Amino acid sequence: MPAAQRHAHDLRDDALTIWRSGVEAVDSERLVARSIRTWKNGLSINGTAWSARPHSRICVVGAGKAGAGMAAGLEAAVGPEWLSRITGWVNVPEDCVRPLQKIHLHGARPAGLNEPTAAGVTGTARILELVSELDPDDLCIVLISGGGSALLPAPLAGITLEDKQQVTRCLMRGGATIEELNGVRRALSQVKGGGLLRACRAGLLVTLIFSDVIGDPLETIASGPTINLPPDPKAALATLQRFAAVGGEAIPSRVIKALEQMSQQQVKSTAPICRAVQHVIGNNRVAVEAAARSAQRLGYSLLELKWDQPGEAANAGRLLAAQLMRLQEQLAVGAKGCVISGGETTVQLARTNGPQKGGRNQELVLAAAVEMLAAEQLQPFALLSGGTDGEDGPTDAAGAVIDLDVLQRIKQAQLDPQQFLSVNNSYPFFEQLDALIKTGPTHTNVMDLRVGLIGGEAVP
Ligand SMILES: O=C(O)C(=O)CO
Repeated sequence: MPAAQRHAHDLRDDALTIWRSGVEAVDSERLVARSIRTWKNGLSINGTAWSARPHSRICVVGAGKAGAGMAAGLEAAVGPEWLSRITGWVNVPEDCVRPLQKIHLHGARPAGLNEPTAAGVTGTARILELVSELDPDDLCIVLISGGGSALLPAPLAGITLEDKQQVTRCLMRGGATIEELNGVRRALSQVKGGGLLRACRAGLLVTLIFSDVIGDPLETIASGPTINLPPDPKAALATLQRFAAVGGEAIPSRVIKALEQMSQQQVKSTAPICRAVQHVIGNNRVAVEAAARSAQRLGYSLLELKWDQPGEAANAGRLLAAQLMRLQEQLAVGAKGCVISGGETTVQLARTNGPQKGGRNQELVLAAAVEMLAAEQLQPFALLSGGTDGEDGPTDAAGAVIDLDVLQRIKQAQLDPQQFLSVNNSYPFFEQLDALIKTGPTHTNVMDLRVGLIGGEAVP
């Protein structure tokens, strides 16, 4: 392999190493285990202490893509004496289910389908039952992570699961923000917006959270099942009507009726019975900073470091490509630089006839590929974007990566990335180039992590 090509390959490997370091820094099993301390008559969870009585029980419930790792970390940290007091049930994607000692992992939806299902409804009913059977001497630990909204469905009376699926699809297809989506979900749920907390009869409820929302707003992460917040049916209705008008989709009449009825009633806020404490133990910043340290260890100087970045996926891809090209101009000959950022972008889907497949990370890299192909002269580079949960959109890939080698293959195959971009068809594009990143479930979820590297020798 010629030296320049070998070097380009090194950058791609480095980009993957750096991305993985970021994901490992938010490993759910390790971070939960680290937050638990036990002693003879009590334990503390991220500093919140609880004293047990001889008959006290510990109930562990939750939902989210990081649920399996969080539950396993908790079991490992408490040890056999405390395990005997534990019962637990956590709703997770089907491909995360595995046997644990005391906590049941319940497959609440198929992998890659970010929608509420009947299995999710059954699991949520079980969770509500478990927490309602506790008493003031008991402790409830709630494990929450992104993806929890779809994994924890409990439709309001009068609304069906199909209604909720339709509403979710309408908002997602329209490119609703997570705040908009979860505002609607809270209004239509018995468990979200504090429903789980209000159902709980324990003396203390501690929530451990992996945040996959910009700024870590607790009421939005998994729609805040332990954050006591009265629903806002008027705002929910307005959001739904706006997106239904854009997408031309109908809102189920039962949903409209339920929201109108709620708007007319005085929504009383019900005070929870148990004391509630929340701890965010993993977020995007932790992953981005760990990735940056990894890049620096590999000899890259840092141009920019940002976390919690929102925006439109293709725009973010163009920006990252432009940053890399600017960096190439600034670097001394032979030096290597990097741009690391994180956050979550959105994709406004084009109206197309055929089935299209992709995710926001793949879309971002595809838009960057268009820019990099148009560049006059490029040093070796690698540009990677991946979801820390290992699931980019409804696909089995976490994201995609490009480098000089991939650009070369695009040219050889005479592919037009702009054409794939215009119909949001990033997955087939990268699949044929062998440029997808596939990790399977990572058992964590702190949004996305992007790594741009450039430098070394100029390519003739
Ligand atoms: O609500 C969800 O499930 C999300 O992924 C955001 O936390």
